[in-house]
Amino acid sequence: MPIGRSVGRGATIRRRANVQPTLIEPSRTFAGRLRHRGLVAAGRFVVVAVWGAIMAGWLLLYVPVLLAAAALVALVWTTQGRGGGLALIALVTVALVVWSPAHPDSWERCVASRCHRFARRIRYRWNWADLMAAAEVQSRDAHHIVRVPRLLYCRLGRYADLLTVQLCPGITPEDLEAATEAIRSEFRALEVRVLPHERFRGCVWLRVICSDTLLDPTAPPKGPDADRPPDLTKLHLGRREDGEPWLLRLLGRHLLVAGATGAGKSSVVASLLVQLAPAIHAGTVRLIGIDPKGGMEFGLYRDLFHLLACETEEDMVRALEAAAELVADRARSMAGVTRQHEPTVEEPFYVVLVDEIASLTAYIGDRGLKERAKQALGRLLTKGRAPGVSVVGCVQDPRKDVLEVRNLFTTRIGLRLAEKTEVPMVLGEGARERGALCDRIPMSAPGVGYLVEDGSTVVTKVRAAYVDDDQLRWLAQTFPCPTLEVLPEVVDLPDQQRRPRKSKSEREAS
Ligand SMILES: Nc1ncnc2c1ncn2[C@@H]1O[C@H](COP(=O)(O)OP(=O)(O)OP(=O)(O)O)[C@@H](O)[C@H]1O
Repeated sequence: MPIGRSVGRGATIRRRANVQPTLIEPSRTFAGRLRHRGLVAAGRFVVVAVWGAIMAGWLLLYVPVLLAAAALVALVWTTQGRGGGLALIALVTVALVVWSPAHPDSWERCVASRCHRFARRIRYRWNWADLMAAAEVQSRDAHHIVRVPRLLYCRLGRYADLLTVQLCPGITPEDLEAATEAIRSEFRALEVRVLPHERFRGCVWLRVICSDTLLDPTAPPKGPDADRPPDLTKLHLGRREDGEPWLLRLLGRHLLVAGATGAGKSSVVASLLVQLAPAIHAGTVRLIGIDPKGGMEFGLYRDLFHLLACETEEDMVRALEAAAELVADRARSMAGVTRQHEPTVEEPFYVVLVDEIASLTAYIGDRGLKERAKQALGRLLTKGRAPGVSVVGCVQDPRKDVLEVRNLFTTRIGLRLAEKTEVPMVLGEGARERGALCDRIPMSAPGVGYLVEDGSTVVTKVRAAYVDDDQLRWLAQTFPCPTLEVLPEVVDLPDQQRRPRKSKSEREAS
C-alpha cells in the first residue's frame, strides 16, 4: 500500500516500519576503504573548522574587549607583518592573564560573565531537543512524527535567563513543570520555573536561575523620603531572584507571611514599615498593631502605631473588632459612590498588622474570645480590601486547624518552612511543583521566601531587606504617627455573641 495516501475513508498512517533506510555498500578493497575514511575525516574537519570560526566570531560579538583585541591584532598583522602580529598576541595574552587577579570585578563584568552567558546560550540551544526528548516532554502526531516544544528565544541576564518556549500540540505547561528538575540538572542551574507568557498564547517562559543573588542580605533600598509618599501599589521590600527589585502591592491586598521561627517574618514586616513610614507620618496610612508576644515585636517601634494592642487577649480581639467595624462603616459610606477607597488624611489607608495570627485564631484558651477573633478576622479579610483596610499577618504554623482563614489572604509569602507538606498549605496546591521549595531554604538565609499572588500561578523567590533594631527605632522617632487611638471601652458585639448561651433544657424547649 502506498505510504501516506488516502485509501477510501480515513488516511493511511505512516509508520516507522514503512520507511526503509538506504544502505550504502562499503567498498571492498583496502585502498577504497582508505579513500572513504579520508574523505569522511576531511569532511568532518571542514565542518568543525567552519563551526569553530562561526562560534569564535559569535563569542567576539559577546565580549567587546576580545573583539577590540582581535581587531587590533588583525590591523597590526596586516600592517607590520607576522612578527608584529605574534608579538601583539603575546602581549594581549599576558594582559588577560594579569587582568583577572589584579581587577577581579572588572574582569568578571567585562569578560567572565559575558563568556558564561555565551556558553549558556550555546548550551540551551545545543541540548534543547535532546533534553526535551529525554525528559519525555514530547508528543506524537497522527503521522507518528515526534514533536518537542521549540526554544524560540533566550534572554540572558546576570542572575537569571528567560527562555521563550513554544509548546507543541499535546504538551501543556504542566508537562514542562514536571520536567523542571531534569532541565535544572542539565543546564546546571539553581532553580527552573515555568511562567505564563505575557504576550504570546501557546508559549511559556522558562526562568532559569543561574546564580543566587539572594545569598547576601539586602539592605533597605533607600532611606524613606518624607517628601514623597510611597506608592502603595509598589512598595520596595527587597530583591527578587532575577536581581530586580521586589515591589509589593499592598493597596487592595491582604498579605500572609508564613515561616518557621527565625525564618525572617519580622524582616518582611520591617521592610514594609520602612516604606510606609513617611505615609504614616503624613497621616495617609494608619497602623493597627496586634502583638500576641506582649509588645516584644512591635514595642520597639510603638510610635509608628495608631493603635497597638499587646497587653491582653481581650485587647487584641477588641482591636480586631474595632478594625472590622471600621470596614463596615466605610463600606456603608462608600456604597453607591465608589468601589475602591482612595487614601487621604481624612480617610487614611489602614494596615492591620498581626504578629503570630494563630495566637488569636487557635491558641486562645477562651472559646468565646477565639470565636470573636475568627469572626472579626473573617470580616476584615472578606470585606476590607475595597474600603482601604489591609491585613498583614505572620504565622509560624500554617496548618488548616490553626489558621482557617489563610485562603482569604490574596498575597502569600512562604519563608523557610519545616516540612514540604506545609508549602501547599501556605502557597496553594501545586506551588511546590512550580518551584516553591520553602522546605529547602537553609537556616542561613533568613528573609528568603517564595511569593504567590491570588489568581496567578507564578512563583517568585524573594528576599526581604534586612532592617536592624536601630534603624527601626530611628524610623519610629523620625516618622511617628500623628494620631494615637486607645481601644474603646465597650465594643459593640454582634447580637449572637452577646446573647447568653441557652441551657440544654431551654434549647430542647425551643
Ligand atoms: N532579611 C534578612 N536578611 C538577613 N538577616 C535576617 C533577615 N531577616 C532576619 N534576619 C536575621 O534572622 C534572625 C531571625 O529573624 P526574625 O526574627 O525576623 O525571624 P522570625 O521569623 O520573625 O522569628 P520568630 O517567629 O521567632 O519571631 C534575625 O535576628 C536577623 O538577624
